[in-house]
Amino acid sequence: MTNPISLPLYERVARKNNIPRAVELIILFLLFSLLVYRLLSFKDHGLSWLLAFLCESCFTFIWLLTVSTKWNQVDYKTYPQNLLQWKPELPSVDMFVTTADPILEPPILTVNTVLSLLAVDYPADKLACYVSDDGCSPLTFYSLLEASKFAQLWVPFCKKYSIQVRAPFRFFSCEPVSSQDVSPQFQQDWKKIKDEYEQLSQKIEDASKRDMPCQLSGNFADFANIQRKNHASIIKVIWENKAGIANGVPHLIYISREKHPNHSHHFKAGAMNVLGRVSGVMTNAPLMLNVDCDMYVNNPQMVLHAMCLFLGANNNERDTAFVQFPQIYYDGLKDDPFGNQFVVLQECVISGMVGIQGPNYSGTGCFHRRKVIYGLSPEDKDIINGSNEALQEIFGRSMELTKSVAQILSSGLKTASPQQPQPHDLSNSIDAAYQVAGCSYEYGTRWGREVGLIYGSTSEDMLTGLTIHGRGWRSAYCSPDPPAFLGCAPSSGPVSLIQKKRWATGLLEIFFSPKSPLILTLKGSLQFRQSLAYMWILLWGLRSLPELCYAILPAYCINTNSRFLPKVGEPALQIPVDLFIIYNLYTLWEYLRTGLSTRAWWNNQRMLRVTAMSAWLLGTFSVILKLLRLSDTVFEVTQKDQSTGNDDNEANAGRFTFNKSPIFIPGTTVLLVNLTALAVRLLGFRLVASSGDGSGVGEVMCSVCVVLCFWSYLKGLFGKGKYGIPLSTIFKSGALVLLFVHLCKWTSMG
Ligand SMILES: O=c1ccn([C@@H]2O[C@H](COP(=O)(O)OP(=O)(O)O[C@H]3O[C@H](CO)[C@@H](O)[C@H](O)[C@H]3O)[C@@H](O)[C@H]2O)c(=O)[nH]1
Ligand SMILES: [Mn+2]
Repeated sequence: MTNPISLPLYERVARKNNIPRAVELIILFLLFSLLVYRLLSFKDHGLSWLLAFLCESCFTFIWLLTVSTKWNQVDYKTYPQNLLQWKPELPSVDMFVTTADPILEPPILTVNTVLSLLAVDYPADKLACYVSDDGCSPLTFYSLLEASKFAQLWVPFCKKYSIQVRAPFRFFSCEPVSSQDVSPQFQQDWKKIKDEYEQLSQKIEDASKRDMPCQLSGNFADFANIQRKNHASIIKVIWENKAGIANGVPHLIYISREKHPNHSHHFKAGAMNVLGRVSGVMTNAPLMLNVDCDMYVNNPQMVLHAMCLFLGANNNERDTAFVQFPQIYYDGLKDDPFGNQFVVLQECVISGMVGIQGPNYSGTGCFHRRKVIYGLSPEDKDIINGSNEALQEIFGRSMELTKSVAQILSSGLKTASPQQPQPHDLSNSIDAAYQVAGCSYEYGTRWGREVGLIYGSTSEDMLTGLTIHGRGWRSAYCSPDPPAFLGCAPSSGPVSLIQKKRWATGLLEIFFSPKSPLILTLKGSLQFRQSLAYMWILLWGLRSLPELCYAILPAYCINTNSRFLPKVGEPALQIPVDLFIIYNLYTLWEYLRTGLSTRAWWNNQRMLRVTAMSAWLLGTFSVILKLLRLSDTVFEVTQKDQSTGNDDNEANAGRFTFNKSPIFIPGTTVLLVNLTALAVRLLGFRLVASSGDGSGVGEVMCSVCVVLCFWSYLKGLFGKGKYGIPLSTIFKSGALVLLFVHLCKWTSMG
């Protein structure tokens, strides 16, 4: 059916960004001038000149990628109020939540995410929520079981009063305010539900303190005598919307896939593929929504917003392989001291990708077309007519699954639901679900290679999105107000750096894989500029090398009495000085434009240096080890804090913390190297006898800049407990500093 009154469901708006473009080109021009100047004056200078030239070539290349990526920034506006006449044919959605560890990811967070999903504004008979628990934890199962009882009160309550925040822990964290809320009936209901929620969280809290949350019998018998990394699948229909009531509570299904020590489980990607198959044999919705356990729904209309993009594209499926929502965090620390809120990154870089072939898939807050996840290309027709045998070869031996796959591949969004007999008894498909959740099910199939989320990177999201774009699909971006999802960002130094290390690792793994963007452009249908945008992201890890080199270059020059910058008085000095000023003012302006503070700008600039020289550097090392086949990369789950009850006092929130991890060694070394150089210079003695042409004020100022960027480390040298850098790390870095001084001597003698 076409839209009769043709009210638009969405609009694509290109941003006017001529001034930013002009400034970006000026910076690019200055970078090239600097390179040319260095080339022309090579013969008058030594090693430091060459190193500077190499680093600056890398920076220029990255800037080129940046300019190309940000060139066409585009926003989508969605109008869910215009969806009214589509109501009867809205497609169904299977919603997936992944959790992996009841300690690092407290079940109360998962419960809140699930409750917020169950309560969205969408016909409940078209929704099903599947939770994958890689922790195989009876506590998680218990929590969900209790939550499903609470949902019977919570969902009607939210819909009756059009509550905005449907994750109870957030909703009850403040008193009711809006005008309609003051009716006595509401006050009464509010109190009652609040009491119920407090009981629920108390129960979960108590259960988590016991050795076992409850007797492992009855419903829990499957959890008796199991090991977390070695157990059979457990699949439980926790709640079934049997009668298919549109304003009831959607299905809730618990899945802990089979695990075996000799079997590679592929972390989150593996979990997502099990979710895809189990939901395929149970509800088989044409759309799948995927959220991490710590990302609750903040805008109950978000499914409708996504539908505007899926349905409004005039039956042109190619434009919306998936719809990605931005990742936004709640209770973010003021001015982003750890640089992990990525506001400007999403605002400027991702919206640039939106203008090319669409945003990347970022692992959470994303709606996928099931048929795209099943490996279809926009113009594929042959796979649709595939025989049963052919389908089994691709998707595995389950008859039920192949039947459901055939149905998905041959239909669009709107026709899929009527074919699904409603009401539908989920218990009929339990056996099929167990079969497809088994850990040997994927053997000999295309799962993880061409079908489902793609294996081989700890950033499975980026790899999967890239593969989809490589087939010629486009994706869409949706950023409604209020934000659709809010998640939890790490709030300590080590956790944040370990997370970024995993990203850098995973991204670089992709760069060195057969799915590298340039290969997909040459052999597939990835657009050239989209491929450059992907490279901008995938190369984060490698950026650590020029960054590191450039950060110790000033110290090297001071030690060896040489220069890497033009002398004061030389006209060419204007180039690096202008670059420094324009670049910094420009990025600052970008922050102010986005509504952030100068402080946030400075924090992000400095954390970018710290991240590059710690997390990204170690990420690069782990990829090298993998390429040399010395070790494999692993997905280390990020620890989630519960926002309330933080034992730290306010004053220390945002203060950088350390531990014994080797991740802090490179940063500490860079800091010490520069401090030694500055001290030596101030005291006026020579570490290295040399015939250099004399380092000047420029080198000293650069060295001071590096020290400023590592200010949190400088404080860490004198801090106590978790706020201090461990002595062992300082000693190791000290040894590296000695090595560096020797290297300076050695190179300046040669
Ligand atoms: O073996 C695993 C490991 C992780 N997860 C789940 O994956 C999600 C993301 O893990 P998290 O530790 O929170 O990683 P983040 O760094 O916060 O995640 C970002 O980066 C990941 C890729 O590195 C993406 O998968 C995520 O969606 C994206 O939010 C969580 O729900 C986990 O429960 C599993 O289900 N099984
Ligand atoms: Mn996360």
